[in-house]
Amino acid sequence: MSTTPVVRAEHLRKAYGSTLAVADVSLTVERGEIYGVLGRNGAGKTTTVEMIAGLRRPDAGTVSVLGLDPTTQAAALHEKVGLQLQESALPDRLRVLEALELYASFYSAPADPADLLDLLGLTAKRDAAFKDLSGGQKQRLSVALALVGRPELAILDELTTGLDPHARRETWAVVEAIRDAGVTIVLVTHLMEEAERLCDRIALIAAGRVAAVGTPDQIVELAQGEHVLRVRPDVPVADDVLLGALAGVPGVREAVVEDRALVVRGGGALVQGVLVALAHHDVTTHDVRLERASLEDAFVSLTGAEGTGPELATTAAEV
Ligand SMILES: Nc1ncnc2c1ncn2[C@@H]1O[C@H](COP(=O)(O)OP(=O)(O)OP(=O)(O)O)[C@@H](O)[C@H]1O
Repeated sequence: MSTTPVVRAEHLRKAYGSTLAVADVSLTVERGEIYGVLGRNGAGKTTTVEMIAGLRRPDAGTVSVLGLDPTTQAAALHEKVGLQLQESALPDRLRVLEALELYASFYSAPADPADLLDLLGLTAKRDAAFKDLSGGQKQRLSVALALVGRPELAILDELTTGLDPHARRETWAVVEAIRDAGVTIVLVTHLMEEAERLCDRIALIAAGRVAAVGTPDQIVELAQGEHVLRVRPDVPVADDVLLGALAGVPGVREAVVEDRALVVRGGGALVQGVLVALAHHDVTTHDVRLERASLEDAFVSLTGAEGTGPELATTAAEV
């Protein structure tokens, strides 16, 4: 990875009248990564990327994109940054290839439209009118249009909103193909599954601020900082014996007995420590499960619960 970041945003702030859309956002996007901007609706994601793209002027803070200032060097930036914004619409009758050729004419050294159609799986639709495309095909065309200027950075906003699961997966594969072609990607999403699947790193945005930055795994760790270990003894053991066995075991933060199983929360070498301690107390077990918090849990924990509370999806791993 290059040492010069593709995007460096520091303390961005933007208000619309009395609405503070972005209170304080700093982020750094490195070359070649898929960087997720994840948050609930209204968290300030779109406003943040619009400031990065030079579409909105920050009230405070600084942005540098590929070494350029988006507010004063917009034309130069336009040559290097591809934008796919929410709800992009084209004239109904414009055909797929025509749209690409039209957009290509705006650039001095555009990508070959035929190559882009191929990359995005739209070759068979090259003569189809925009209005006759499916939702997924429209989205893929909007991505193709964002790429036609051979950008170094592509900003993709809510790319898969409204798509069915199949079309969504196809679009994810396209995003990975674009990254593999050497384009750095900023991906705005409110879908945790999408962020987890695609992003190298994520900035979790809540109420106009960055709640956490890291790989999907790091964010989960940060929020949870722990695993949940569930051990069911082979024969019933008194609760106080089970809990007493854990005294002094490093990494244990909390332990309870639920339905005759010992449930331990903690970090570090939790599994080994607990199993060794139980063995010392003659407690044997063949039923051990280690559960990792999901990104969804992390999201709720870092941004605050909303509505009916989290669905505690956990991925269980046999150990
Ligand atoms: N042009 C605007 N004028 C006034 N308020 C706005 C404008 N654009 C956004 N807002 C408000 O600013 C806040 C942040 O909006 P923004 O679109 O940046 O969030 P977001 O995280 O991208 O959400 P969404 O996914 O719903 O677009 C919201 O409260 C929104 O209603």
